[in-house]
Amino acid sequence: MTKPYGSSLDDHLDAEVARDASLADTAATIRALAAAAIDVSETVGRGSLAGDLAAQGEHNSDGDVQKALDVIAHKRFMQALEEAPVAQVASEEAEDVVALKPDAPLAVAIDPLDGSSNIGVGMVVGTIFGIRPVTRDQGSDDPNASFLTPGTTQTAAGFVVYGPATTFVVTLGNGTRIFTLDRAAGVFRLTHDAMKIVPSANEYAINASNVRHWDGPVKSFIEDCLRGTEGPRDRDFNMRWTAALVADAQRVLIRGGVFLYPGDNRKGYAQGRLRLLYETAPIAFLIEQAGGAATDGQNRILERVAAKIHERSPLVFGSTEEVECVAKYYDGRQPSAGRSPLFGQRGLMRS
Ligand SMILES: O=P(O)(O)OC[C@H]1O[C@](O)(COP(=O)(O)O)[C@@H](O)[C@@H]1O
Ligand SMILES: [Mg+2]
Ligand SMILES: [Mg+2]
Repeated sequence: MTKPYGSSLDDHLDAEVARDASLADTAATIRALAAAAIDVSETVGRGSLAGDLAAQGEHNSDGDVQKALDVIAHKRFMQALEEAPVAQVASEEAEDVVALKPDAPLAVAIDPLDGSSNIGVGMVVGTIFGIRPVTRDQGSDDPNASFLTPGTTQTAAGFVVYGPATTFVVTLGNGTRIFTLDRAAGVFRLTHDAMKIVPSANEYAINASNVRHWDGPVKSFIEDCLRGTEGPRDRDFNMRWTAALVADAQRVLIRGGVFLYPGDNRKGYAQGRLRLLYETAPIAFLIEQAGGAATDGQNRILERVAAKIHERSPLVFGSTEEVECVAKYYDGRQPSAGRSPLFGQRGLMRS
């Protein structure tokens, strides 16, 4: 249900804390992140007037070249988290976990700037975060321990889209909501309440330039979508790929469909490109809270446990029936993909 010009993000966080007092620290952390997001939004909105935001610097934890805006966003969000009840941060832009307040209760995983390849061409970018309790195992001195837990331990997750509008999408485990920045007031206002992803939709998102690197199930699933009414899916599909996970996730939340970033045969891509802690687990929490599903192709993302903080994971999410359909291609229950002789012999992508 859409409620234009609704209550503010602050009002919503107050209501969540009234519902469950144990969320007070989580809510305080979200307030700090939202304030930083407004600042980053202003920088993004100035585009080239803010300088060369795509200027290349060092390599980050994953081997990607950091751009100026990656570093600006990382610094601004770290500054915000220093003021919040946060003990540890795992950021895409920091090799190791950053220790903040030693006795604070929360650990935050963050992708300060998602969609980095869009910086410099004026396209949409964002921020993704997941909040968990700190793990203080007696006898364990592993600084990563708080992050090496299933995504089900997240107390909240969210993302920001810096697009034509700046939106703050958040869940504290009680539904997923979109707040849109009222720039004049400097306030995020509720625009999409308690979202419900439609169970089925005729739209998919995948970087199709990787087709030759995909494994059989992904190739077959996409090929059958491409066959449209002439294939076993028996309906036509549309395709979208924004190169920013946040923008694709917002579209799926609003009008459904399915997003795939599978593992593939490229060197280093066996687990795809997206990182479990600060990309796939937060998105999975938001999608499930909106009635959708999120898997690595077959298994629920929220049950995956990272072995290291920058671990990657394949990601399939969106409308439940579409995500389930992808799983069928993995376990051999797909809708007769090879049924038609024409299909088998002249498959668009079969080798
Ligand atoms: O360039 P590719 O392979 O299409 O990957 C695009 C994906 O990579 C990402 O940009 C990864 O995020 P970062 O920009 O934070 O590294 C996603 O937002 C997006 O879905
Ligand atoms: Mg990212
Ligand atoms: Mg990033």
